[in-house]
Amino acid sequence: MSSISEERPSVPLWTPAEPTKSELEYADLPTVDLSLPRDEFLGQVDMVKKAMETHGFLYCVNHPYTVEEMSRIFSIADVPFREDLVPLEEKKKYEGTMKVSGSYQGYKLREYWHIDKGVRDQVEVYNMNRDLSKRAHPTALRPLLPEIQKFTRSNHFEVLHPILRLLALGLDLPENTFVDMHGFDNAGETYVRFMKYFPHTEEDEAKSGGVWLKGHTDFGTITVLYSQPVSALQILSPDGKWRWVKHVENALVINAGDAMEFLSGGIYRATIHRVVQPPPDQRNKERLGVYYFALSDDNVKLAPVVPNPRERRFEHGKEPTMEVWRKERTSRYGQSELRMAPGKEGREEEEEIGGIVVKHYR
Ligand SMILES: O=C(O)CCC(=O)C(=O)O
Ligand SMILES: [Fe+2]
Repeated sequence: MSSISEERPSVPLWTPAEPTKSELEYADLPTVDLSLPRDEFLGQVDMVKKAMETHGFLYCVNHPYTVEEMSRIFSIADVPFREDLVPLEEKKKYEGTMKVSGSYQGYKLREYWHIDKGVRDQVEVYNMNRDLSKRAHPTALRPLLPEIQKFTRSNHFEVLHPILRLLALGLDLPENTFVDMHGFDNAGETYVRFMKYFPHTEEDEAKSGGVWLKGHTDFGTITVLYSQPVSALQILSPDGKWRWVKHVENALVINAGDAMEFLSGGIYRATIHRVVQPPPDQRNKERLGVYYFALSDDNVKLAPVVPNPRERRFEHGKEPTMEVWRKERTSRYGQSELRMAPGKEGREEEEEIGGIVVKHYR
């Protein structure tokens, strides 16, 4: 007789697409091994520092979830997007209130964001605060919450915190400097995010130049992305060229966001990245993503923690807290009127938030 704890609610199996066979120009990113013994793990500090100073992106391998466990997580991630499990009417009940609350919990339904020339996004997002009890979830997701909560904790303690230790040591700071700003039980809005991209029409692809999500920086500290086979993510390299991020089986892609750039005094870069139409052999495939979007605790002031900041983005003493920054960024994203960046007509747009110019790229 099997015990109750072994029984897991059944969910339809998500079958990922085959990796692309197209020859793409990939970014050359270093890899951190999360499973090394402490001394060897900490020996990766210089590599991480260099990656975050240049690309702002890296891979992590040997995270706690096996390929089979990740297959289960991706199947769970598909649940909130399946019409047969959560009908549109129910999705609307759980829609986020980004514009008014500045909080990103709940659904972002398709066509909420403006991309370019009237083209709107075709991506559905379901965001959950790391404390899943903060908001009610659609009926089909409820039996799966214990598994999602476990996944959240694993991301926080076994991926985010180890990376934050390397980042602090890379700045010659005590190793828990950033860990202490990311308490699991403190007030804050770190998210587990599921995202499903649907193909655009030919007409929209032509108008937007194949861009699905405009070039942007993430507004939090660290973003963890579970690598999946549909190629579409590109990063803007220091030489000004867009390069693809290659899918690596069961690896994580990690990048720094605005808040980490501010805290590190500009030493770690919030790298610009975008999502574009996949290569021809993967067109018309749905692209399902799983992410952990980390933000520091709400009360953290986004002021440099290093004695000699490379750049200071806010006037000394006028730095916003994480809460203020995330709310402003969330309520405006994909909704606000952007102006063309002077001298960069057609390629860069910008807006000003708290005296800081936030850029959006075509
Ligand atoms: O889907 C991806 O690969 C990246 C998504 C992303 O950049 C974002 O949601 O901020
Ligand atoms: Fe992003």
